[in-house]
Amino acid sequence: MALTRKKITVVGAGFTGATTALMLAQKELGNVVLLDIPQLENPTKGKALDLLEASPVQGFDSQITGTANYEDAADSDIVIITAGIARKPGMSRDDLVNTNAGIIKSVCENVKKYAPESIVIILSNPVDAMTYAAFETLGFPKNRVIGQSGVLDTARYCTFIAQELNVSVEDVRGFVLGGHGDDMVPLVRYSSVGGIPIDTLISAERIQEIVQRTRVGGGEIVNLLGNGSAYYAPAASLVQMTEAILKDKKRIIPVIARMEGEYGYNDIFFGVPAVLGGNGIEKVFELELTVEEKAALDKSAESVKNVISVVKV
Ligand SMILES: NC(=O)C1=CN([C@@H]2O[C@H](COP(=O)(O)OP(=O)(O)OC[C@H]3O[C@@H](n4cnc5c(N)ncnc54)[C@H](O)[C@@H]3O)[C@@H](O)[C@H]2O)C=CC1
Ligand SMILES: O=C([O-])CC(=O)C(=O)O
Repeated sequence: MALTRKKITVVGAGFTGATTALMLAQKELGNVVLLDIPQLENPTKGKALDLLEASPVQGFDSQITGTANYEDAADSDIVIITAGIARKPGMSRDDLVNTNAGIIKSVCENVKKYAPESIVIILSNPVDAMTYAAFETLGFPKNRVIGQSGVLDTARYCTFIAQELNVSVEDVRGFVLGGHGDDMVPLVRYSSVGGIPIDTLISAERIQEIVQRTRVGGGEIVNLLGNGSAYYAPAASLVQMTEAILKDKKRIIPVIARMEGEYGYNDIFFGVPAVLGGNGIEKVFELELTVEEKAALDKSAESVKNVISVVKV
């Protein structure tokens, strides 16, 4: 029996796309196709070749190719979409909606044509609305259209908790629900270090500061970088999701999923904890929430609904 490597296409060869390609290859999750617009065909080929030339040094055998032609993405197992513009200081993610919705729709027309069986992961912002737009264009079942926000937001939250307590990040557990905006909902009650609830170790006031820093974590990086947004932690997040799917790990991680009644929401894409495995989103967990937590989640859902209404028009 001939075994073949998985094929992963990354659309958008900018900061997040190129970094994701490198991390995917370093983990040998499959062969990577890096795809950008025709005007950037040569730079995209150049980036892919440069990445590939790291392989003898780092000892990975994944292939990485650059292209502007969707035929090279044919029959991909996973398509990761990072295409679009990023925000600059002073902008919100929602300011990107009109430009990026057009880009997502045109990318997804091609994905639908060339990789109809793929599982699609969307990164482009505003990501809840872009995942909605992708779902509408692709016409794929909802388990195969997934947005990335919760892995990254949770990673920021866990980083800050580990720093606060001066403990290993490996022992921090927690997650962030809701939309990928400044009213996302880090769930303190479900957060622990080494199994110990964080509210027994950190004062309520400091926890609120950590929650607030998490909510504006993307903006903190945007302000520091000055001309673009985060890409290392976003790429690592995409790779964790891809690995969970390709290895059928059935990991429980927060992802942006289509809501069909879960938490009382319908016809929106929203960050919730889910089982991620070989079939994409295999199950969504509905957690019991306090009145305050549900009110915070409702506020976030309202913001997401407003941005999605722009995409629907
Ligand atoms: N959901 C999340 O957690 C995160 C989302 N993002 C978002 O990801 C997107 C990409 O960010 P970066 O990589 O930093 O931006 P970037 O500007 O470095 O790269 C974007 C790339 O997309 C390409 N592109 C534009 N239109 C395209 C099309 N029609 N087909 C193929 N490629 C196309 C551009 O040529 C460019 O190379 C932004 O919208 C950003 O806001 C970034 C980080 C985290
Ligand atoms: O903040 C941005 O614009 C990019 C992003 O979504 C993040 O880093 O969380």
